[in-house]
Amino acid sequence: MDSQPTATPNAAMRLRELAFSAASAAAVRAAVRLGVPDALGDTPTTAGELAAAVDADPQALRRLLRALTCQGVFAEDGEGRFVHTETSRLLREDTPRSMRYVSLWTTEPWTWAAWPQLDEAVRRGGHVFDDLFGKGFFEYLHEDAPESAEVFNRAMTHSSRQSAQDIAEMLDLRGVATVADIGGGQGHVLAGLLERNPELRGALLDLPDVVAKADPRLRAGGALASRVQLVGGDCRREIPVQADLYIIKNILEWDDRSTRATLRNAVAAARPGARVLVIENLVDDSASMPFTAAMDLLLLLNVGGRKHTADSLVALMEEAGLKVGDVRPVNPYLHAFDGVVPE
Ligand SMILES: C[S@@+](CC[C@H](N)C(=O)[O-])C[C@H]1O[C@@H](n2cnc3c(N)ncnc32)[C@H](O)[C@@H]1O
Repeated sequence: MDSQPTATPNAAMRLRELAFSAASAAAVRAAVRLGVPDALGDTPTTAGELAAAVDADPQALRRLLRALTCQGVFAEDGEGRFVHTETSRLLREDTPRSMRYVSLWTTEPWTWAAWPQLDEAVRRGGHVFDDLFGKGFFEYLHEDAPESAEVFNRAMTHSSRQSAQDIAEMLDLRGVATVADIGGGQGHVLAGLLERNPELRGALLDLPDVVAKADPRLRAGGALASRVQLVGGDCRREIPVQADLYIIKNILEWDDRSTRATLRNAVAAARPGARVLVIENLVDDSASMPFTAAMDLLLLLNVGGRKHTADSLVALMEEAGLKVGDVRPVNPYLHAFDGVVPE
């Protein structure tokens, strides 16, 4: 007799849903690309009215909305009309803490090509991106997928905007005259700090294409331009910037070799006593763990990278020669690691 317990219907259904979760991701992406969250305002609206507004087939849009409402994205009011939920509202472009570009970013076309290779990435313990696309991830993004690069930059900008305020509130800038944001994207965190601290000067280092599209406040003619140095470069090769405080936020997620090189370059550039503040999502932070663990796998696929535990990040910082002090939460999903270059 078979002594194995049979799976409960709940477990089987849970697994069905898990295995089918690509459909949920695709549905969120489709709604955003069609413009449904922006087309739906505060008035309950039928699928037919929404279909007319976004130029879609009414029956097919009804089906898309059904798939989303059962996940809590949009709701139906009982009379066949749709309304926003807190979740669907976050997909609007004009929502202050909009998740529109983050949702697009995590479902970009290259992700759908890479996920089926996850078993191979786990087997080899490294990325599969170069084999799939014939070049490195960021190279591909900037040379072959400008639309994806734009989505990436906007996703980073949106999440930076959200965290910029939290960082500005948390950071103690006593004794800091210059701050350098390494891999600082379009410079939202830096702009936030400069706006808040009129005496502060700053530098933004990122890849040349990214720096060229920096926040207009930082570029020539912008309100903060006179206090900013924009540096296009590769922080794995060199960090040619002098500062009292180096911020390295959501960068040390690639392969450990790149992380080691970046930290080493920061330590080489910095004067003794300068601070190196690393800010990351942690894979052992339980509140944001399902999201960070998923991002950890995406990083394995595309750049052979990873999200860190608190211990693994501290170990890499110490190996680079930093003295690591406080590790503090910045907000519910980010932690700051305070490093100092020894005197
Ligand atoms: C995940 S984003 C983080 C951006 C920003 N620090 C933030 O937290 O919003 C990674 C950034 O690293 C930049 N980057 C990638 N490779 C780089 C390199 N070799 N040197 C400098 N920046 C790089 C990307 O252009 C991108 O802006």
